[in-house]
Amino acid sequence: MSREYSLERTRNIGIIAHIDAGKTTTTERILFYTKKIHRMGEVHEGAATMDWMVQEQERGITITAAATTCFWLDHRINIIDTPGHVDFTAEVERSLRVLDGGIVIFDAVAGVEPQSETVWRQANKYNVPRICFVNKMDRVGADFWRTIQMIRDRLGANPLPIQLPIGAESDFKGFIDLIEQHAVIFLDELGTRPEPTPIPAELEEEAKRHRDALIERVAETDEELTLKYLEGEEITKDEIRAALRKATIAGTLVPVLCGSSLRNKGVQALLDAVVAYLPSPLDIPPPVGINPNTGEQVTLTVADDAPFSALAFKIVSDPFVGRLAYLRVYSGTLTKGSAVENTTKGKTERIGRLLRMHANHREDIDEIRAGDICAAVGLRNTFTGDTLCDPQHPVILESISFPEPVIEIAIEPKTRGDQDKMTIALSKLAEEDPTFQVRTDPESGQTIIRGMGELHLEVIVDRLFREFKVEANIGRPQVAYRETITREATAQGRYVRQTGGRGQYGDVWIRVEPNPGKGFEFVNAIVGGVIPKEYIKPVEVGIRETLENGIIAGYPMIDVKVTLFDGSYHEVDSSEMAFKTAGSLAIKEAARKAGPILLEPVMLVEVTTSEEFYGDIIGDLNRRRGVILGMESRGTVYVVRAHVPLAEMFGYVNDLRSLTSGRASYSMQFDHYEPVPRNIADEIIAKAAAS
Ligand SMILES: Nc1nc2c(ncn2[C@@H]2O[C@H](COP(=O)(O)OP(=O)(O)OP(=O)(O)O)[C@@H](O)[C@H]2O)c(=O)[nH]1
Repeated sequence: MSREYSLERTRNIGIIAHIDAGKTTTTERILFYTKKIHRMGEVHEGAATMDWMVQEQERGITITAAATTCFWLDHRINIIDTPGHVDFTAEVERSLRVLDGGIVIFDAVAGVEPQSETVWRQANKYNVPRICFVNKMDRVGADFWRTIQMIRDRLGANPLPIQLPIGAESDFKGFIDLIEQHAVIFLDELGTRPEPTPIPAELEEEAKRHRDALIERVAETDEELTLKYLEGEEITKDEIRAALRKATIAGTLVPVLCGSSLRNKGVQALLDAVVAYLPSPLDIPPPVGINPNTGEQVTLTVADDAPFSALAFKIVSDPFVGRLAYLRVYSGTLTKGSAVENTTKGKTERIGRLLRMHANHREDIDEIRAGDICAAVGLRNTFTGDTLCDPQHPVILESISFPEPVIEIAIEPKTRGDQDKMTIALSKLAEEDPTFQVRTDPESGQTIIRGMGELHLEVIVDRLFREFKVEANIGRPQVAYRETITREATAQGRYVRQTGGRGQYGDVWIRVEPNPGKGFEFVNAIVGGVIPKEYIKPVEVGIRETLENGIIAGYPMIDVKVTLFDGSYHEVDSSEMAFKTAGSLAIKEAARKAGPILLEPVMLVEVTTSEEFYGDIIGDLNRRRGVILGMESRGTVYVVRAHVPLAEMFGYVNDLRSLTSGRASYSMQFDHYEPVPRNIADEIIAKAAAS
């Protein structure tokens, strides 16, 4: 079977944006114009096709990434939906990892918002080529040029407008295509694509100025064009497009378009730009993996007849088909019914069905080829970030990294039956979402769930109630603190029980040191066999488990380097168990001596307000132990940016509302960890000791 769309004609893209910038609306319009759906679902009516989960419809936000296929100008475009809310960073990370290119949507009034900055930085990390869409040009206060300036200043990018808006706010009519040199004016609200018209006379001069600038900046990126430009030769449209495509893929230029998705303006041109400027799977550097048997680097060949390899980027338990694993195929061809190797887990998996996902239906397919995206049914041991490949050509691709959760709540099932249901449900949910963690408090036996923010946990609890029918009492959200140490210390851990029969004997000496930003590290420095080899691992396990449960207040202790340097054993009485316990005793003692402290998550908070509330908001943030980073005016509103400990931000929605009579809004995201001030830390530790 030959392929329906060549690799050159394939695009794997994501639409990334700050919450409410219009991602869902734009996706809806794209699906409409590409003829996949026939009725436009408006977000505010809760009918949007991509937002299929009940919670998403109720909250009007997009939570789960759904991969959707559509067609434009004889190209296959796979769209991976990514959420705009930072509480769902895992979704963004996993999507960026498998995308080839992205559309970044901005609200023309708000411009670059903090979450756009986060996502932009994430996209930089994965070298994702981007085009920008300045949406909501019809809104009061819309400003195309201010948004472009913010893209330059805030994101450090090199934005290049390829369109010029005609009018703004309620007068927004369309745009001038600076490359084609024509105007596109949208006459009616829901029409088909309007025919281009000549550039209006009053805009001719401005259009010429911007076109000249565009040609100069595009020419600069290409040696041949630079020469032509300097010699005053004409540069053709095709040459501009080809050079701009190269520069976009290299990330040196970012084409910027404008429009209003809600008013059906500019979305077709955006699709044209996806095809013209965003890369095909062949345009990006071929993925590199490691052969798990030899440790050698393997560079994949992006072709149908190469050995098969794919990355699982999302696991969903679907009520109808069961466990779905979304796959990005990098090389080779995968057929339904075949056996593949999960090299990350070292297990063989059989592919049941292969599904191509559309916004509102799924299509069974027989095979999936290099560069494409699909969902597979029947994989039992595959999780987000795992590599699947041809068993004859083993390879492990780089996995996906996820941030640590910052917030937690206790959850108590009402009955024994609920307890059983809850255990199953939570493990399923944790399987779908790598930033969601479940643990049992070793002292109280309580179940604690951890996530990225209040909204994240709310959505999970909601699913627990509705989908899994668990009845439970939910505690108040609490900060997920961390513990760490501040200096070096050594300690002995001795576990000896020798009364009658076979005893227990484990004895270790360890040194601990702060290991900032590098997590847990274990070094075995035992020489001369003072501890036999088989007991080393149990020591490490004992230490690791004890750190997980915390030393001073029950929070995980992070960034500790442990060196095992001495100890002793007993010919008869030593056991793995005894050494594990000795390790645990040693780390408790060593960590206590090493100046242990509590760390708290500090958030980046951005409050948008009008001038009159400015002073009150700053005063209030100061009282919350906030550090004001800056203030600026954006159009008619003022924006205050501050670092504030998460512990001081609970209930901020309501406090801000009463402070400003509902005339301010804010966004918040995790920024970094900082030591908790002494007096507050003492309280937390005392409370933990009492519980
Ligand atoms: N005026 C105006 N409003 C728009 C436009 N596009 C979207 N909106 C509105 O903006 C709001 C947010 O749009 P969404 O499409 O849900 O935004 P989103 O980025 O998908 O938001 P999340 O799904 O929550 O991440 C909705 O009320 C839309 O109707 C536009 O071009 N102009």
